[in-house]
Amino acid sequence: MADTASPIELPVIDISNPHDPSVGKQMLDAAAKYGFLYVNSKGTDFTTEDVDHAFGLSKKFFASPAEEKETCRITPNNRGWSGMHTETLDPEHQRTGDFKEAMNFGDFKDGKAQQPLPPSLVPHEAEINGFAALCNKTCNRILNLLALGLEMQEDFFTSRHDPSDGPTGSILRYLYYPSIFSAATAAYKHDKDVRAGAHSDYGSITLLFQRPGQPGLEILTPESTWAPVPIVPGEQADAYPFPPVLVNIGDLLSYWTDGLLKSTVHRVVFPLAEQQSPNPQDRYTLVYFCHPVDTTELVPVPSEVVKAHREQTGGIEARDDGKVGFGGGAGNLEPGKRPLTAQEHLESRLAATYGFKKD
Ligand SMILES: O=C(O)CCC(=O)C(=O)O
Ligand SMILES: [Fe+2]
Repeated sequence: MADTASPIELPVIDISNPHDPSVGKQMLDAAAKYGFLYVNSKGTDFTTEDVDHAFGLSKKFFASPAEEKETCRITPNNRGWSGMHTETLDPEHQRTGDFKEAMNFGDFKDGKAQQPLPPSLVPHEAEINGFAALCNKTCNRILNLLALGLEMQEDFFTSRHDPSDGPTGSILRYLYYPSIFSAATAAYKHDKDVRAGAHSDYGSITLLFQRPGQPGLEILTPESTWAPVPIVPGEQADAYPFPPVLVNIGDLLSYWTDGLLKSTVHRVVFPLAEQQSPNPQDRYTLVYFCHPVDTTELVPVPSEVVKAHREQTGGIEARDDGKVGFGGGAGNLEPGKRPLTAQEHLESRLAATYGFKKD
C-alpha cells in the first residue's frame, strides 16, 4: 500500500445560503477535484448539542453488553449492528476484518425505526430519527448547491432525495474504533492492519462527524498516496462550534454525473502519533450516507457542465475502465438498455461487497 503523505488541505464551505450559485461553484470544484470537502458547522442544521447528544447515544450503545447488541445484528438489508472484525472493506489487502464496531439505522417511517433497536436505544428512537432528519436537511443544502454548480435546476437532486416520496437507501451509522491500548486491538500490527479498509461510499453524498483528538481518516490522493484528513482544518480550532462536517461524494452521484464528481477512496488507520501517544483515545464517528428515493432513474443529469466533461473525457468507459460507480456512468448506457434505478445501483454495489466476502 502507498505511504502516508502530508495532510490534505480541503476547502471549508459555508452552506448557510444554499441558493448562492457562487458557493455552488466552490462546492463543485472541490467535489470534482478531491471528492471531499468540509462544510462549516455554523451553516448546517445542527447545534452543538444535537451533535454532542448523538455522540452520547452512540457511546451508550457501544458500551452496552454484547448480548444486547446481538439482538439487532446486521441483516442483508444493511441495517443493524456489526461487531469487531465483522466487516472487511478491502478484502484484497486485509488479513483481519476492520478494527471497528458499527450500528446502521435505515429509514424511519412516521418516526418509527423499521428494524429492531437494542435495549440501550429503545428510549431514544425519536432522537435518533431527529438526528437522521437533520442530516437529510443538511444534505439537501449540499445537493442544492451541487445542482447550482452544475448549472441545473436547483431542486434536481433534492426532489429525488425526499424520503416522504418513498423508501431510500439512506443510512445513519454510529462507528466505534477502539484505541490502540484496548484489548480488542491487541493483535493489531502496523502496516498489516487497518481500522477500516480502503473503500468508496455507495450513495450520493456522505456526511462524517468527527471528535477532536480522535484522528484516523485518510484519503487516496490522485497521486496514489494516503493523505490524513485533519479533524479541524486550519489553525483555529475554536473557529467552529463543533468540528466542520466532512462531506464526500459517493459512487452513485459519481455514476450519475459521469465521473465529473469524484467518489474518492478512503480508509481509517491508527495514525503513528496516536500509537505513540501516552493517552490514545477511542475514535467515535457518526456517518450519514444519503441516497435518492429507491425508484429514482439514474438518467444522465441535464447539465451542460457534465455534458462538456463527457465530451472532453470521451466517457468513463474510455477513461477509467468503467469502474466509476461500477457501471460506466449514466451517460454511457448501452443502446437498448434501460437506466438503472437508485435501488439497483445500490444492490449492485452491495452484491459486489457480499460477493467478495463469500469467496
Ligand atoms: O469513521 C470514519 O472516519 C469513516 C467511516 C467510513 O468511511 C464509512 O463508514 O464509510
Ligand atoms: Fe466511507
